[in-house]
Amino acid sequence: MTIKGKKSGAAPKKAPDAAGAGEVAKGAGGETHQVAGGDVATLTTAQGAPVADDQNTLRYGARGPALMEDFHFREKIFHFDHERIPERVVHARGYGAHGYFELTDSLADVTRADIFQRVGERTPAFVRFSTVAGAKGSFDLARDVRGFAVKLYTQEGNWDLVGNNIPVFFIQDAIKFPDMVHAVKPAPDRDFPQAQSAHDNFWDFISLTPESLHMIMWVMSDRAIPRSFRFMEGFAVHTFRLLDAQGRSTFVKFHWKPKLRLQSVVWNEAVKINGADPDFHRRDLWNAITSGDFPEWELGVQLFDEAFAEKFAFDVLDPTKLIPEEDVPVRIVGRLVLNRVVDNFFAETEQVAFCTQNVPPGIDFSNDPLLQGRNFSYLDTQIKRLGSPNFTHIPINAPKCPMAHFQQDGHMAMRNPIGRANYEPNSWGEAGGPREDPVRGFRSFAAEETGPKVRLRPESFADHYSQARQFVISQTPIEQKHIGDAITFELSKVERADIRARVVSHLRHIDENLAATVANGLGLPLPEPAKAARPVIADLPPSNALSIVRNGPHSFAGRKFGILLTDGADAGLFDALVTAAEKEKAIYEIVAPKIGGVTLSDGRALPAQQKIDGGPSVLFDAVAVIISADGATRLAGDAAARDFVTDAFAHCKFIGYAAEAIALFAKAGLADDLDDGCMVLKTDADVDGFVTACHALRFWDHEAKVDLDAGA
Ligand code: HEM
Repeated sequence: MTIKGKKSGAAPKKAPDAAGAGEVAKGAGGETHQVAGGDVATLTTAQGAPVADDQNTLRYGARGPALMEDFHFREKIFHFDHERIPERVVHARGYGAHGYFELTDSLADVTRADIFQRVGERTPAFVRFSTVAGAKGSFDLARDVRGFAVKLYTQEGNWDLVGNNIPVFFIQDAIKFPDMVHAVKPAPDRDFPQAQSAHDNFWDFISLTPESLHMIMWVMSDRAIPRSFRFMEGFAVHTFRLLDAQGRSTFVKFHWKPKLRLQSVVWNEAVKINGADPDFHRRDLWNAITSGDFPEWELGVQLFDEAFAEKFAFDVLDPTKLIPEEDVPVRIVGRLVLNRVVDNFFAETEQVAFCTQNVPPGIDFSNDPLLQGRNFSYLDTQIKRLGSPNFTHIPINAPKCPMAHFQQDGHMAMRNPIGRANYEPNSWGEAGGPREDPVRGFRSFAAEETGPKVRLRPESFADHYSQARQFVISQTPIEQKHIGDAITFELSKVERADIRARVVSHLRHIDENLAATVANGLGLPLPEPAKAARPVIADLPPSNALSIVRNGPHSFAGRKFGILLTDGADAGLFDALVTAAEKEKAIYEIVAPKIGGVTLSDGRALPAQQKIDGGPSVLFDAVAVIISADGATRLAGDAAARDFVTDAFAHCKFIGYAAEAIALFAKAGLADDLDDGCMVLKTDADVDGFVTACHALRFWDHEAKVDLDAGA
C-alpha cells in the first residue's frame, strides 16, 4: 500500500528563542523546535548521533503510521520505560546532601580508625535523611522515625553510620524486622493507610511485642515530627566497638547533635504541613544549603568498657535500651557540615547504598543481634534494588581512597581489574595485583565466645518498661501531654477495642497518669496491667537530654518568620523586623494577598514569596502580621487569613502584630485571647523584644486555650 505524505525532516523556520536557548523554530504543525548553536549543545542519541528533530516520530507521510526504523524514538522510549528501580523496602522517602566531617578531638587513644587520628582533617561525607514507613512519594511530616544515614569516605574505606533520629529501636532481634515492617506498612489487602502507624496492624504487633514500648514512647513524642532535618539528633543506636592498634576494644555509642539544637512541630501543625507543603523537610534542607546556611551537627561518642557494661542495669547489646548521658557523658569529637546539594537526585540520593557492615579498620561490631542481622540485610537488598553487585562502582557509593581487588564482571561492570592476574596468590610479582596488608588491614575484635547453639533471647533483655518510663518522666509537662495525645489519636484509629486495651495495659507499667489519660481519651475502662517479664525499675532518674523543650534553640537563627503584609503596611515596622531578623540570621518570607506583592506605607513595592492561601502559618516558626487598617478589614473576610492567625495561635507560635491588625484577630475569634505570646509592635524596641521572645521554642500557654485534640 502506498501512503502519500510530505518528506520527513523539512527544516523548520528559525527565530531567536524567547527561552534563551539558541534559536527557536516552529514546525509545520506549530510545534516548538529549539535549535542548537553558539554555546547551546547539540542533542544526541545515547550513542552520540546528533538529533535533527526531537518533536516528531519518523512516519510515512505527515498523517501516516510510525516507522520501526525510528531508532531515536525507540531508544528514547525504551530508556524511559526502564527509568524506575524498586524503591527501598524501608526508608523509601529520603533526601540527601554532601558535606564533610572534621575531627575536633582525636580518638587516637582508643581507635586506630584513620578518620579519628588527625585533628582538623576533613573527610568527605554524604548524608541521607528519610522517613521509614511511607512510600517514596509520601509526605515529609508523617509521624515516623527519621533515618539519619551518613557515608564517610575515609582514607581506609567507606564508613557508613546508618542511624535514626531516635536512639533505640522497636525490636531486639533482626528476625522480627520483616514482621515489624509489614505491620507498620499499609495493610496488604487494602493498601492503606499510607505513611501512618495509626492502624490496627501496627498497634496489634506493638501490643504483642512489649520490647517495642520504649521506642513507642519516642515515636509518640514530638521527636517523630521534627521541624526539619537541621533540628534533629542522630544516633547509630547499637553499641559498636573501637579498636586500637593492639586490638584492644572500647565500647562506643555514636550521637549526632544539631548545632541549631532540637525543635519539632506539633501534630495538628504536621497534618496541615503535609497538605500545604508535602516536601517541607527536603525544601528546608535544599534552601538552607543553597543559601549558604550550612546545616551542622557535632559527632559525640559515649565510650565505656566491659566493667561499665557489667554494672549497667541493662544489656548494652539490647538495641531497645540507651545509656543515659548522665551515666556516660557524650564526648564531642568532630563536626559534620552539609555544604553541597546533589547535582542529580536519582544518581546520588536514590542510588546511594548505606550498609552497617561498611566499617574501616579500628571500628567493629558488638554482638547486638539487631546489628548482626542488619549487616546481612543491607547488602542483600541493595543488590536487588540497584540490580548488580557492581553498585559499588556508582560514583556515590565508590570509595574515594585507593582500592584494588579481584572482583570482576557482573552486570554494569565499570572497572574490572587490569592485567593478566585476577586471582591471588599468584606468581606475577609486581604485575600480580594487590596483596594483603597484615598491619593496615581490617581485623575483627578477637572475642572469645562459648555456649550452645540455641535460639534464645537473653534474660538480660527482658526489662521492657523501665527505660520507657524514664523517657516519659524526663519530658516537660507539655511534652508528656503530646505523648498522651499522640497515643490516644493513634489508638482512636484502631478498630479493634481489644488491641486498644492491650496497648493501655502496657502503659500502666510505664506511667499510670499516661495510661489513665489515654484510657480516658479513648473512653476505655482502665485495663489490668499487662504481665511484665521483669518488674519495672521505677526509680531511674529523669534525664534532661531526652527532652526536646529542654534542649531547644537558644536563638532564632536558621528558623523562619512569616510576615503577613498588605498594601499600606507600616514600612518602618517592616524594616525594623527585617533588620532584627537578619541580625539574628533568621529567614523570612513575605505573605501577601497577591503574589505580585504589596506597596508599603512609604510607597515601596515589595514582591511576596507566598500568596496568603499558599503560605499558611504552619510553614513558619513565628509570624508577624504587619497590615494596614484597610488591609485588616479586607483580610478579616478571607478564610485563609483568619486561619493564618488562628493556626499560629493554636500552634503556640509567637505572634507580632501591628495595632491595625486587631480587626483580623477579632474576626478570627482571638481578640480576647491575645496574651504575652502575642506582641503588639509599635517601636523598634517592640520588634527587638518580639524577636528575642521567639528564641524560645513556642509559647506553650496557648495550648491550654485551644482544643486541638478531643482526647486531651
Ligand atoms: C537500629 C535499627 C535500625 C536503624 C537505625 C536503621 C536505619 C536505616 C536507615 C537510615 C536506612 C536508610 C538508608 C538510606 O538512606 O538509604 C535504612 C534502610 C534499610 N534498613 Fe534499616 N535500620 C535499622 C534496622 C534495620 C533492620 C533490623 C533491618 C533488617 C534486618 C534493616 C533493613 C533495612 C533495609 C533493607 C533498608 C533499605 C536499604 C536500601 O534499600 O538501600 N534495618 N535503615
